[in-house]
Amino acid sequence: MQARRDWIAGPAGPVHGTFDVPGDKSVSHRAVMLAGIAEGVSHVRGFLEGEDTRATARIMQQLGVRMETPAPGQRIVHGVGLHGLRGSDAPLDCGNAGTGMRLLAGLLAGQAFDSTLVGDASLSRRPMRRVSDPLQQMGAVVETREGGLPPLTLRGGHSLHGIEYAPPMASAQVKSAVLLAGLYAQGETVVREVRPTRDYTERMLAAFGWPVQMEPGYVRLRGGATLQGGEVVVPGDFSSAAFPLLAAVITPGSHLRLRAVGLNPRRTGLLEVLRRMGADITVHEAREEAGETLADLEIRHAPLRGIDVPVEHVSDMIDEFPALFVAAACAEGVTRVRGAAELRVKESDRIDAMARGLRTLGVTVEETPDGADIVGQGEGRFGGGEIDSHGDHRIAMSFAVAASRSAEAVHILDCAAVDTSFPDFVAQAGQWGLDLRVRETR
Ligand SMILES: O=C(O)C1=C[C@@H](OP(=O)(O)O)[C@@H](O)[C@H](O)C1
Ligand SMILES: C=C(OP(=O)(O)O)C(=O)O
Repeated sequence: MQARRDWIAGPAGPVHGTFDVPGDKSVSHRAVMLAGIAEGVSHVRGFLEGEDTRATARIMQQLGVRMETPAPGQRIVHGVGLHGLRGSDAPLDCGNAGTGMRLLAGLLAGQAFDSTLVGDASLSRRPMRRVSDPLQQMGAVVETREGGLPPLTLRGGHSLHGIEYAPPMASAQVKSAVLLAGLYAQGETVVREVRPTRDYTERMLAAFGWPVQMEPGYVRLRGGATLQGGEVVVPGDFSSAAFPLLAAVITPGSHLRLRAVGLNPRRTGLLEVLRRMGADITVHEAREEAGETLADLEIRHAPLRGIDVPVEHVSDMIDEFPALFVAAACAEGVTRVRGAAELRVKESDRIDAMARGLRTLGVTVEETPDGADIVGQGEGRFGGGEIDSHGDHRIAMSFAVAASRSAEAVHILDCAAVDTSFPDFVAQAGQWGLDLRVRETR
């Protein structure tokens, strides 16, 4: 049996110093996919060496794309062109990655060969009808397990046609799946969104030379053009930066600087919300690199107050709610989250996992179907106890940071999934000033 990795997180003092964060997961997935079907050679720098993005790189190799790793965080991708992928008899293993599976479904829907996408236990519970429905409307033949769950089989040799699609939920993964299928479709593919979501797919397509028309919440492209490989510079992942940022926000005496963090406006909802709560965060040296805004973030501890999180920020901070719940628990007054039902279908049910974990630490949390009310306890300390991360990287990292404000040790179970997005988390957390130890159990 494989060892299970738990963490023991202790109370900690202020966090200090200047740090880099890992490469952006969303951009890394897209970089190896698009470079793989581009013409010519692409150089990807800042690639996230996490399990999710490595799984995507491995799948592109399995489909016939040659890839070199001259150094960690770099990939040289020898593109095979739009129609150069080769089918694989073996299943394509996306691991824990919803992004990998849903985007690859779009990319593979219009190929001449069959593909089967599989995932781990967590991914195998996540809904795939949100991509199989629009892909079928485009003419693809997609099979799922009962209930619209993975594995996902895409039958080859069916020609696709463009559609105009309005996803029923705010989802960059659904938008991206439809757009990637649209590359292989006859005619025009249009995606209209109720709320704009991260726009990396459309921007990277344009950067690789594919004609794309975009406005916030609206993307239009036609099939049959070509992609030209080039340089991709991956920014630091704001969602990973959220954890040291949270540690500095909630721990008295902290003063931290995070370098070269990607500040795509569709990702930084947490910054707006924490500032409204009273957090002291300054953006320095904002600069454009390869079409993305990067900046250094300087964070000092300041007392927080509870707020009603504006619904329009929800999709711009969709992966940051576990961190926000911890900040809310450290605020004076109640924080209300609504309009965030998507959290229930991430790597775990993140509303339930955070509510249970915070209650273990002595915090009052009321769940609603699409959010929660978190009763903050101001500058007081949490209790200790045992918390199940449900194998969800963001739940594990949020409680590792929360423990810095506890009075006793917090045991966090099942933390190995942190390798999907932040493989060096334990070592880095020690450098920030957290007290975090690993315990392998059988
Ligand atoms: O497109 C992407 O890279 C992502 C989109 C979001 O998912 P949804 O599209 O399901 O909201 C996010 O939660 C995920 O971590 C990454
Ligand atoms: C939801 C996430 O990722 P994915 O959907 O790719 O599994 C995440 O990283 O928080």
